[in-house]
Amino acid sequence: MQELVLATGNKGKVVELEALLQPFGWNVRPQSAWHFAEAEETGLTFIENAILKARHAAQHTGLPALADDSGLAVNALQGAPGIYSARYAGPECNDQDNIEKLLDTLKDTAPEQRQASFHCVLAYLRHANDPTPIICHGRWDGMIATTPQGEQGFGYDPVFWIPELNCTAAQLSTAQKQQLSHRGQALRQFVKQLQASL
Ligand SMILES: O=P(O)(O)OP(=O)(O)OP(=O)(O)OC[C@H]1O[C@@H](n2cnc3c(O)ncnc32)[C@H](O)[C@@H]1O
Ligand SMILES: [Mg+2]
Repeated sequence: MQELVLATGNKGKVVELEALLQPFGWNVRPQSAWHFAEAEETGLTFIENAILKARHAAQHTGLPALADDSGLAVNALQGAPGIYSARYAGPECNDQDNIEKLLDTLKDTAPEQRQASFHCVLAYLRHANDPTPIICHGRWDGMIATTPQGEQGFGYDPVFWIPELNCTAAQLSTAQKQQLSHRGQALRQFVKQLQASL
């Protein structure tokens, strides 16, 4: 059976990635099953950070590792918070603090100027020194709402407005979000590439 460590400390990502990988019958284990410190995200791109996180987990577990580096890019903010999405409101901040900072930063931005996109880069390393990682990038376009709505998902989902559905990402079920999301898209590409490389 294909064994895989999920190189993330984010419980929301673990729920989504496990659901997406479930049909493939792999033995997927979150890195919290081990007790090593999280990787430092010192890269300047999603790709660099995803590779750093996957390599770190592969080194500590001896298993193939799949990492997800993701975030929100707001057009009116030249792509911020981008790779800093998790720490936008400071190093110890939570999702609520990040949302408040984002809404405050955009308080004078007109509704039609609030375009944004979620990005997810997945990096899969077969082992810590794998020179040919599989890298996949998914993108999901939407708008930033003026007030949070919905209880599902995590992170910026309550303010990520999907114009086609007239709701936020936090008003979708996990299954609905997977159909559309940056993470769902990246994971479907990953599964195809992994199967082609076996
Ligand atoms: O680094 P790991 O351990 O994986 O966990 P993290 O939460 O720090 O993850 P990132 O460094 O990749 O930062 C991504 C942030 O972007 C946001 N984000 C990513 N995907 C999202 C999604 O599907 N819905 C809402 N917010 C998301 C959310 O705030 C995340 O904390
Ligand atoms: Mg992180």
